[in-house]
Amino acid sequence: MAERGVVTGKCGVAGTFSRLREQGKTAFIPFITAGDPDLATTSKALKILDSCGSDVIELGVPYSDPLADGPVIQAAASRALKKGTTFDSVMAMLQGIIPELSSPIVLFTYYNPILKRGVRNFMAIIKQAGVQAGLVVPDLPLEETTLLRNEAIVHNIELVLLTTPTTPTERMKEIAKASEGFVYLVSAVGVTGARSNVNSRVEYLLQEIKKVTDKPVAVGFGISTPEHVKQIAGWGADGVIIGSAIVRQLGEAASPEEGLKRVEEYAKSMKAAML
Ligand SMILES: O=P(O)(O)OC[C@@H](O)[C@@H](O)c1c[nH]c2ccccc12
Repeated sequence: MAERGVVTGKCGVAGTFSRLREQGKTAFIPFITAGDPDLATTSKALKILDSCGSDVIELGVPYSDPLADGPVIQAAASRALKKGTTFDSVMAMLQGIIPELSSPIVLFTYYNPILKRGVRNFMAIIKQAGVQAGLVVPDLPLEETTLLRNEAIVHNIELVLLTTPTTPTERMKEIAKASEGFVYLVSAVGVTGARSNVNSRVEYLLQEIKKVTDKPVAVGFGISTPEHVKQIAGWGADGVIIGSAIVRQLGEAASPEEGLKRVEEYAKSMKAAML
């Protein structure tokens, strides 16, 4: 496996986490689905999330078979696909907005769009679009990540890997070792979607991961209230990831403008809980 050089420049994910660690801060990491309700609104939502103090922003490429996603993000993906959102149109939108953002983008895509383009070509495309930072491929098992990881390193893209509450310790260690940028600790068994309580095992899982790596660990799945955020930050997480609860603000709104307003209000309330 190729060794990872230090990610230089202001916009790397690892660089963002080390800056926050020096400040004793926890990263606020929202997720939205590109193209829901449309790409122009996504572009504005990215700007709003950035100005509300997001430290890293996860952007999902809509896919027809999002097996790891719950109903909220599945519905967002199908709305985006119905609107004609494609991987290429997401890249074109990103190329336009990334120069205006201070927080790095972590692109979420299932493996199929990568397979279709070929790993090397895919990495060159996202690099060209200005995705200077991270990539998450939720349906890619650790055993298949070597080629992707090596190509990502060549293009200075940080391939973030996920560990779950049921991942055996040995495998969690391998995932933590191979993950770039940060380790994504999935807090709950099952698919994405807001839960009423945070899995109390997260405190123990965070300790276990931090025994085997000093890489930042961000927690996601089910987080939707300021209390959840405070609890997870209090357990020592380096980042808190919120997806469905933000995607819903756009999805349930009567208009894109109202959705953007709801995103702004919600993001500000969650960011305030982290300060
Ligand atoms: O939606 P939630 O429960 O807040 O979880 C974050 C999640 O949406 C985001 O990180 C994500 C979106 N799609 C995924 C697929 C797999 C793992 C994680 C994700």
